[in-house]
Amino acid sequence: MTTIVLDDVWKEYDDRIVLERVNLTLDDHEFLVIIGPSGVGKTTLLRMLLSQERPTRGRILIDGEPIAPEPTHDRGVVFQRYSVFPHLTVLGNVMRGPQWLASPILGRLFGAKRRALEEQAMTLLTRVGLAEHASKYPQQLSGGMQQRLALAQALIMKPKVLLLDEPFGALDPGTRASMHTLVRELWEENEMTIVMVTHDLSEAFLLGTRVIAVDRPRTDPQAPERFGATISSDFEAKSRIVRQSRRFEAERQNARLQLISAH
Ligand SMILES: Nc1ncnc2c1ncn2[C@@H]1O[C@H](COP(=O)(O)OP(=O)(O)OP(=O)(O)O)[C@@H](O)[C@H]1O
Repeated sequence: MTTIVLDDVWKEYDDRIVLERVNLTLDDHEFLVIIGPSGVGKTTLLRMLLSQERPTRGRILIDGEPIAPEPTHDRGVVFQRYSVFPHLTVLGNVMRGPQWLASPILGRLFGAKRRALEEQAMTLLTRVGLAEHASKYPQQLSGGMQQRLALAQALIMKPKVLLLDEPFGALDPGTRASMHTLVRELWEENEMTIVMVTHDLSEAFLLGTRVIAVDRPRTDPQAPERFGATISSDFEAKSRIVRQSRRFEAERQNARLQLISAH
């Protein structure tokens, strides 16, 4: 069970308000997609959920507790690029996180523990279709394969929350489509909440159980930094049965059309 609450969250850099009055309650096992214009604060929101940034006002609660002040292993992240370590093999990349967690000084496990971890990592690599590439280095992989590796690297830590920042943005359409299927399946198989940022509206509505748009409701041409962005549209989460029903599909289509015309 993982619930996330953003309670009147603001983010300011000096005099500049980037985000203001962000209120959001996320149920367990949600797939939230954040959309919005460039520079509006989507990544900043994601970085606050990762504790790479702190709200300047308001609070973020995970399972009712204030979010940890530093990044923790139960919150994984995949960026558009460069999430993997170039000097480690595919298998080494997947084993790295658990090894550092179990052995913070050496960053290495030995004997039976290492073998057990290797087995676990290979199972995950098989799941993302990279088992036969386990001994290669990331630069020997295509962009899509590197993103599958980044997913495996995040998933081995069994995150409660997986944050995805435009993870498919650099991929060609065919690879993107196969990544959509994979990430949706991985989300269904694992007990985790996903929060994803994308610029692609069709991707947002295809993958998300809930889609929010972030935008600036007020602007002051004399002082563009005076007002921040907030949640401007919110398509509520639906239970899986309702989600699969025809009625919901029709509503979703309508909502999508409204959103497209609003942007
Ligand atoms: N550390 C920082 N110091 C000052 N300003 C920052 C900092 N980090 C982000 N910003 C500003 O906050 C605003 C929001 O940035 P952010 O990257 O969150 O936007 P975004 O919606 O993810 O944009 P994009 O879609 O282009 O990736 C930007 O104007 C950016 O310049």
